[in-house]
Amino acid sequence: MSAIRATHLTKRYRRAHAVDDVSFEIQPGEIVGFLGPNGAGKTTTLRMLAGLVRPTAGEARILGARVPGPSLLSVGTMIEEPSFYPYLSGWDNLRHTALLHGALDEARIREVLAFVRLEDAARKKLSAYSQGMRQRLGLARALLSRPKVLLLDEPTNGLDPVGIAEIRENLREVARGGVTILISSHILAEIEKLVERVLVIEQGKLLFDGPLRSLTGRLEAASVTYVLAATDLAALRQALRGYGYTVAEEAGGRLSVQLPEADAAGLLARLASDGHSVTEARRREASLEDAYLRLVRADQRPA
Ligand SMILES: Nc1ncnc2c1ncn2[C@@H]1O[C@H](COP(=O)(O)OP(=O)(O)OP(=O)(O)O)[C@@H](O)[C@H]1O
Repeated sequence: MSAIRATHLTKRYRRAHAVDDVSFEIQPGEIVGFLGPNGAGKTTTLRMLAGLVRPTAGEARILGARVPGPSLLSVGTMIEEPSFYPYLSGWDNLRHTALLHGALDEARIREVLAFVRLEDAARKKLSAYSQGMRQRLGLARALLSRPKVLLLDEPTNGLDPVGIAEIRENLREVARGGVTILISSHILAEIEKLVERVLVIEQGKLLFDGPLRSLTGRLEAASVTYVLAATDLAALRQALRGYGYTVAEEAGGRLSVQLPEADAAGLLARLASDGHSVTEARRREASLEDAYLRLVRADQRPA
């Protein structure tokens, strides 16, 4: 039985498709990244999985049961900015959530607050919390009822690198406990270090579902970046442009070009035969940012 299953999930607002025939399946214990630019349909998909929005067509299932339904009791969510009562403390906000769920367990509140390192701020009013503290409290709230499935919409939005690393560490730990996590982001570097599988959505359509490595690999195979330096940089720049490459300036007096992997040896040979003394030629790994943007763009091109 899959932990999360979307089957032909579709949401139309008036005539626009926010989510268009999206199907995927996530197994228990997986952490999956949900990538896409702003407006791609991530939030709407997560809302449908969490039973907050009714699909126009298709269905969502959590732990085998159709959404909405009792399996939602096993779901923790953090969808968009978590909202809290500003005049209550972190502790009282969580206490309120627990009371609403009819399961007040103060030991558990203490446990989740400690887990996101908010014990010391537990008695402070929310209005005094930083954005990072709010995000961490949002995660604590999502974990309160010991969910088996976590649906997280951009949980690191607006955090500094330290805050991002902290949330990432928290999520790794949650996943080690066997919780299934679907986490959306448009900030790719964050997902890159957390997940092994990604779903890429653009304009409501699922463009990619597979291992992160294959997403980056697929694009690397088509085109890689070479960073070059030469004793005469101006001449190198002119030559590369003359060969038809788009040249980008790099730090430290270097230039970079993108080209198919198979052409790299030929380029270096041509530069040498044209009398350029290349002092450095380095292949740069495609970052997830490059990979995913190129994938999206390639798929947008008319056939
Ligand atoms: N309630 C709504 N009414 C009308 N259109 C909506 C509604 N909610 C979302 N949309 C539209 O659906 C599309 C997908 O939005 P969605 O919020 O799911 O994208 P997203 O990938 O989560 O983007 P972001 O990262 O900006 O939140 C957008 O074009 C959006 O304007």
